[in-house]
Formats: sequence, C-alpha cells, structure tokens
Amino acid sequence: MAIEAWFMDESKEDQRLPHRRNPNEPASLEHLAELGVLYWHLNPKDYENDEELKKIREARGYNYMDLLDLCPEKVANYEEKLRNFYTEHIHADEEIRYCLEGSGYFDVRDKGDRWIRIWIKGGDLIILPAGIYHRFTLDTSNYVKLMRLFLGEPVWTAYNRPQEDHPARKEYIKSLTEKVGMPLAAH
Ligand SMILES: CSCCC(=O)C(=O)O
Ligand SMILES: [Fe+2]
Repeated sequence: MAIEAWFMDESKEDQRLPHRRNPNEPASLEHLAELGVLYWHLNPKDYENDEELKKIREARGYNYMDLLDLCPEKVANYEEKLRNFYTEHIHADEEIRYCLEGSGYFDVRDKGDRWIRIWIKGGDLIILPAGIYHRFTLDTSNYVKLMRLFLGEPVWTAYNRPQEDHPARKEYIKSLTEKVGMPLAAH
C-alpha cells in the first residue's frame, strides 16, 4: 500500500478538504524522494514490538520517541497548535512522523514552489528533510495519532517562511541542486 500525494489547487476553502486539482495531478513517491521526502509503510498495530520500526530507528539513530494524540481533550492550546502547524515553516532537523491512527495532510513545497499534499494514514511513516518548507493539517476525519521520532534531544522549533538565510534552508537548497545537477554536469 503506497501513500497518495497530489499537487494542490489554488482554492482558499477549508484546509481540511483534499484540495485536489481538476483533473487530479498526482505526485509520485519518486518525485517526493527527489525533494528528500522519505516514506515507509509499516504495521501500526503493536508498534511497540515492531521489528521493522526498530530497524529504521536504529539505522537512522532515532533514539527519542513520543506520541501526539491530536484531539482537543488531550492537547493544550489545540486550536493555536493547529494554526501553527499549518503556518509554512522549516526546521533545523528532520521532521519524522509515524501515523498510528487517523489521518492528515503534510504539505511540502516542490522545487517550483508548488504545494504537494501528502495524505498520511495509519502505518505511514514519513521523513521531511531539514530545511524543506512544509505545513500540516488534519483532514475531515479530524483526528490523528502520531509518533514523533528524533535523533538526540528533540527540538521542535519552527521557523516560519521566509527563511532563505537559515543554514538548514541553504543546506537543503544545496542538496537539491546537487541531486539534479550531478548527472547533467557529467555530460
Ligand atoms: C502534527 S505534526 C506536524 C506538524 C509540524 O510540521 C511540526 O510539528 O513541526
Ligand atoms: Fe514542522
């Protein structure tokens, strides 16, 4: 089972709606990988004993873990948090999220600054690279339970756009040009 992603329309309607273009314009996993976005599908049941998750955590050094149950009863300043999540930003580190239950949308900017909407559901683990512009919203199901992973002491600081001089942003832009630039330069 693969994740679904698509280019967003321009409408300013409710952020929780799918915002597909008409006709739908899918974005492939390969396209996401070119942006440095990584994806795995795991079995979210019994995640505490999942060997696959364990392997990914070990390989990438994700020693920190916590759970975010995104509902008004369990999250302080719920509305404010949701607003901040949907404000376009970057981080100095990777953002690693594993969806255990429910669903939601991660939006990431592509190289041409277009929004790609990634629909995550139970079992989807995604990694956004440091420095990529992104945001998050619940979908119309209004509920998600996420595992947050991190390498070392967690830092969740969001730097809202524009951040063109932020070292993580510069590093990210450099990594993009290296990825597409290398094969061309060889000709
Ligand atoms: C609800 S997790 C995703 C939101 C986000 O981008 C963040 O926490 O930085
Ligand atoms: Fe973020």
